[in-house]
Amino acid sequence: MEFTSVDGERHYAAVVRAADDLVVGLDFDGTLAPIVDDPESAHIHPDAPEVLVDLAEQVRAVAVVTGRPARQALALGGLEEVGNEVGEHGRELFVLGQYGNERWTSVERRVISPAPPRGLATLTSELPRLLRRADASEAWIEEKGLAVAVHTRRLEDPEAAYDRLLPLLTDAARAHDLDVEPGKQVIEVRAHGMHKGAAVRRLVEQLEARAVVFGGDDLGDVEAFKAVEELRGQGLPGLLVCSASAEDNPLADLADVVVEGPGGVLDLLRQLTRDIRAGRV
Ligand SMILES: O=P(O)(O)OC[C@H]1O[C@H](O[C@H]2O[C@H](CO)[C@@H](O)[C@H](O)[C@H]2O)[C@H](O)[C@@H](O)[C@@H]1O
Repeated sequence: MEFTSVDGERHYAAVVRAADDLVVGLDFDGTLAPIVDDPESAHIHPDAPEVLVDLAEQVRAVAVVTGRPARQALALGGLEEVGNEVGEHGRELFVLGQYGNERWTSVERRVISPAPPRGLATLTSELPRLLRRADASEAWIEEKGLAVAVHTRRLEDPEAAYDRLLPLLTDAARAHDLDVEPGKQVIEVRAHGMHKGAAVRRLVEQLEARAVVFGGDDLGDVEAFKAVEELRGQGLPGLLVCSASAEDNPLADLADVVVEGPGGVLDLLRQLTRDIRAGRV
């Protein structure tokens, strides 16, 4: 494993030693599932279920922390089945959907979700007009219940359409007292307040965890990275993993280790599991 931060190796060794109290948070798209053109056809890497189950057996908890609605992540990831196996080992799997606004656990077995933010329905109804103004009528609109996302990936010039849409969607979000969350060829509009950093902090507090690993690939994961850095500042061991691709890698400079996409993330998690086991012998 090649570490990209000065203290990466030390951080890795510290989370291995703290395994019994370790929470591992992982983003879904781009980290556990390869990026594909059609968001509805994104599936978890075929090796991921087994890797997650093996890892969960060695740590306090594993959490998938995603911008996806929790139910969708459960379906695309086969995560109910993963949760069943994790439960057989006396551990718990968490799925924190919509940037932490939704929560499912393999013990509770139901999605807890707040009401959609005010203004979202009106903004969604305005989208066709906004898309036409940006000459991006063919952009795909993903209605997520608590948020709405506009995808440019399948347009002829995705980057140019993205650049035209971003200011329009930012203004529309502001007019409805909502936030814009930019991502890989997607612009999402959602409620204020919750983000992956808050979700990670809350989980660490609830589980009284004493160490944390977070792996992600996109801008929506930056807040989770910041949370891990803050927790490290308070003395908790932490490790930051960037899942890199040929697209933008906004986390590369912040990470302790950069790996190649979901395959690389799973190799790292396998290594982590082996090192924790070896440390117990
Ligand atoms: O937090 P994540 O698990 O990374 O979810 C973030 C968004 O991911 C999805 O979009 C991204 O993946 C698609 C499938 O690979 C890809 O086509 C798209 O370009 C990416 O932005 C998802 O559709 C969004 O709802 C998530 O918020």
